[in-house]
Amino acid sequence: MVANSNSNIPIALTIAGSDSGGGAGIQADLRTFAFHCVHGTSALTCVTAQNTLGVNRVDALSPEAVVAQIEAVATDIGISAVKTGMLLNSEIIAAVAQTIEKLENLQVVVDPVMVSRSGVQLIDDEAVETLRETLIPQATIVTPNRYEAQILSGLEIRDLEEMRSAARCIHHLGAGTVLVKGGGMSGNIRGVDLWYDGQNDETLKTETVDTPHTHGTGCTLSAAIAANLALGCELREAVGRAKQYLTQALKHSLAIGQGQGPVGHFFPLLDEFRQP
Ligand SMILES: Nc1ncnc2c1ncn2[C@@H]1O[C@H](COP(=O)(O)OP(=O)(O)OP(=O)(O)O)[C@@H](O)[C@H]1O
Ligand SMILES: Cc1ncc(COP(=O)(O)O)c(N)n1
Repeated sequence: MVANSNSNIPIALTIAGSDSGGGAGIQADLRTFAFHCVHGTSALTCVTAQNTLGVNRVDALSPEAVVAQIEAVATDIGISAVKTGMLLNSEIIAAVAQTIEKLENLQVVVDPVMVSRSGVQLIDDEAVETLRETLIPQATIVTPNRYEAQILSGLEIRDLEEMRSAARCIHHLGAGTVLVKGGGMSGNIRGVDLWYDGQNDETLKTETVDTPHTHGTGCTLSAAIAANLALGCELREAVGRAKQYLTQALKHSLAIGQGQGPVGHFFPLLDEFRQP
């Protein structure tokens, strides 16, 4: 039998950390790519010992090891979209920025992972400056959460108007489009995101899902944006679709562990494979 091989499959790359608990990081990204029928490639930056209660330990890879992974993929398999997640330190960020700058026709989704929603700092202080100066200017879109947007803009964010002001400040750093995520907001703007592309701003809302199990929402959203870009969507459509996917995954989140469980990436298959 001749294999029905497919050479036209869209390909995306995630440059991120490993989450041993499987809810965020590389694990969430590759699962999200797979559920979009996008072939996922990866460059690991660090290994976290993490579960639903928090991060116990982080071990970094060398910048050279990170670059070698990106180059191995780019020079052979090819990629049309990349997302960056937890880059951990200044050296890794600078190396990633230098490497992806050389790649042509690449759409770049920067999730500036600095602080998890549970308040854990995931990147050191010097790294914030390097992110601001080297990687954000290359971003097709940058997707800070409330706390990351506060750090990047220097502004406090308590409402939609302040999300709007922060998005404008971050746009000045050189990103093409800024999406300030509202998962960390409260009341009727919890889960409302603010899009600013340098000309227009827009609030993006699906529905607020009432669940404590939100681990990995940011990783999943940025990976889904990259997947949709790899599939050929325009940026605004890619973000809209990604938000729909994320909302469904949140509605099917997993109440596992003793803390904040992860979103349920495989909701499209749940009914098919659920045990009786
Ligand atoms: N309870 C919720 N209901 C609906 N959407 C939500 C909810 N919580 C988060 N979101 C959405 O999830 C996406 C990620 O936003 P969030 O602010 O949670 O990012 P984050 O803090 O980077 O995520 P993470 O928890 O992975 O760190 C955004 O589109 C946000 O609006
Ligand atoms: C490896 C890794 N990357 C990203 C996050 C952020 O995700 P969250 O804020 O949901 O914890 C994380 N916790 N771990």
